[in-house]
Amino acid sequence: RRPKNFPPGPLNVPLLGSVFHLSLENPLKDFEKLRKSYGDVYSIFIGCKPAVVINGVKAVKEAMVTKAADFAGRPQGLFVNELSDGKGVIMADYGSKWREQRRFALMTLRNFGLGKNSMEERIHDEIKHIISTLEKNVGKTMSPKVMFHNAASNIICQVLFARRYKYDEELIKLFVEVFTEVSKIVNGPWATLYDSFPIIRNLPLPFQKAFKKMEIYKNLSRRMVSEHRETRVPGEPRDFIDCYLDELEKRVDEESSFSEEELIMYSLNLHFAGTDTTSNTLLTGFLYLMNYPHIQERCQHEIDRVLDGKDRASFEDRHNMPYVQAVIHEVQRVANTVPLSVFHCTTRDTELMGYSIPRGTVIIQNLTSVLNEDGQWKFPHEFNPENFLNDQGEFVKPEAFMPFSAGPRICLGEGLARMELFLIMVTLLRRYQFIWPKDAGEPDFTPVYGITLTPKPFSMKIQLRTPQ
Ligand code: HEM
Repeated sequence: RRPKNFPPGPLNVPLLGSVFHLSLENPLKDFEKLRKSYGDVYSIFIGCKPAVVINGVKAVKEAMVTKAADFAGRPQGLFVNELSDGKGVIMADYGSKWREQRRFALMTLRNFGLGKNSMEERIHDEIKHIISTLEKNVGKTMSPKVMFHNAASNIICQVLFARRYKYDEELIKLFVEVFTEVSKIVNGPWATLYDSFPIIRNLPLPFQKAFKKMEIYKNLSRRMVSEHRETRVPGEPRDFIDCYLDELEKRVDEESSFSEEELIMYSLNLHFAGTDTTSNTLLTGFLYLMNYPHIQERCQHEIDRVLDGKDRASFEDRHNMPYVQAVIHEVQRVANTVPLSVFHCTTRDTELMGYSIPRGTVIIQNLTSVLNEDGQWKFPHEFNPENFLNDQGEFVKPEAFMPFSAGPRICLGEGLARMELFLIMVTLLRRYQFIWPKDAGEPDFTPVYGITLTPKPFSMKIQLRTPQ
């Protein structure tokens, strides 16, 4: 039963919840249909548990920003929580542990140069490896998927473990495999069934694969932490793991949320969150730029002009590249990389758009509904950088641009992700022309659903260009 004054929604079938109203494979279209029937704030049932789906910029802002503390919790007891053993930052409930861990990560990322030169240096180092892969394929066609996943994974590895892996090493293949497979299971049909019917949780069903994959990563991460313990010099951190171990030592006598098991899950959280997101956004970017060659060319002209005489791009250059900025933001808008964000939960009895929502209700933030909302964008349903340009050709960011969500739980890696997207796209577009292969047929822009959206596999033809 829906509580009194709860948001409306489709009929709830006892025990089964709303499974008949939502495609288990990809519910995004169904969410859109339900919005048309019930409005911006409606409810569904995950098994017996009511969940509220929030759509459109107005409702999302009211919840995530105006009533931030009420909506910043994370649901507990779902498939994703079990996967992370109740540890790490992503699924930590709103409270002192989450605050302490999040503050630590933001500070550490800052100390490692986020927004300053050293993070740029790390990204440029990785770009050299992307370039050497592309260089072998000049004049040919290649699938960019593995390359971008490897690059994004390596950039986070540099931050976490102060090391990168060669693109053909077994370990990097394993990392990427774990992340890409788990990201499809987490929001997939079996995870929904796991959340809806607790009785099936111990059965040998396909969701067990995700637990096995996570165990593989945890063991690797455990090994990495013990190697760091053996080789570290206290007070002289080389990377995130060392910083965390320093902090752990400082807090040894206190009751604190810092522990080695937390660290293992934390590194998994950052590695996972930073790999599949950035790489799928890059893939979407190149898929669109090949199919909109005039947009690719206009970016290249702006890049040539601004970088004239410079050996490489710096993140600061974005201020002189309004068109490139607009294109990258438009790529993020259409990529819609994390379509339903990460589920939130109410921390107290609260209200939204006139409805009453009790404490502990699962909140599904439909970012898709914001990123293509009619009335918020000049061209909500097409790929068009004009969405981010004003009449003077200056870059502007509409308030509905929320691929990283909003409020206190906003993506912790936003700064890093934006720097990666800019430096990688600018460097590659300056050096190469990316061409949709003649024999590739019509492009299919429909992504594959999961906690992240992934473009369907495609190839690109690489041609060297001379900057003009
Ligand atoms: C284009 C790339 C990225 C996109 C689109 C993206 C998007 C998101 C979204 C939508 C959320 C959920 C926010 C919420 O619950 O309201 C999130 C959370 C998070 N992201 Fe990202 N992300 C990206 C890259 C990264 C990177 C590179 C890192 C790693 C440094 C990262 C780390 C995290 C973490 C740790 C959280 C959980 C924050 C918390 O619960 O407090 N993300 N991200």
